[in-house]
Amino acid sequence: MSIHAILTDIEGVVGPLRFLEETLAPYARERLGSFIVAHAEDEEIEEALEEAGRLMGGFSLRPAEAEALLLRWMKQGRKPTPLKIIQGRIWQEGYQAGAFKGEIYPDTEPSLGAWKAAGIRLFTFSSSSELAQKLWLTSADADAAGMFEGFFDTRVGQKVEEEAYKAIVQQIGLSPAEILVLSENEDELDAAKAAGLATTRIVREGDGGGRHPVAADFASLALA
Ligand SMILES: CSCCC(=O)C(=O)COP(=O)(O)O
Ligand SMILES: [Mg+2]
Repeated sequence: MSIHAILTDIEGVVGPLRFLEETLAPYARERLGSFIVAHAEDEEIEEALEEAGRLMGGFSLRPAEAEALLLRWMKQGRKPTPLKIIQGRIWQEGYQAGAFKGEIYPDTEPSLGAWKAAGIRLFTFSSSSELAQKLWLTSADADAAGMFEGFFDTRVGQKVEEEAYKAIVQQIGLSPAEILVLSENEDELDAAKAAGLATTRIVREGDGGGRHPVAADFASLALA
């Protein structure tokens, strides 16, 4: 069956892993505490903190407890939605202040453009919030965000869960095998494959091999 949509990961695939590790994550880590205090009356942040408390068994979190919890989740590499919502809002302030600009690989925008011109529908699926995704993609030198029809995040589920891909398939409205998932992470691709989607591992850094077809970058990806 031929591919009619691409669902791509962002960090490690569209742009470099080091942008999160070296720039975004430290920026959020240093500001979590003050951001929570300053945005206590902000509805979205209030809801995210309530959700964080629910995930911990129904606690109402004081600001210092919320900061400690979110820092712990970051350290553990966990990506619950409330953390990703709050990180996205902190990064928005950083982008707006000109503290950094999103970085995308040079082949990203031309490849997205070629796929789009060939009639392939383009979507993202990232652990980061929809806002964080758009900020990364639009603040780069190229406007890659404008290429995408939709942005999926952890509100549909975690990227290592088969159910998340089933929910995305429903929303896109194609059959699973017509959707190609691109990620650098084999566990994410395993979940996508279990839901019936086509997969390719993008190995921009590190070695190839593994359980899925591999491409070195977008430019060398051959679509059936
Ligand atoms: C796109 S904003 C920063 C990335 C991020 O927060 C993250 O959790 C990694 O996301 P991925 O695109 O690899 O799911
Ligand atoms: Mg990734």
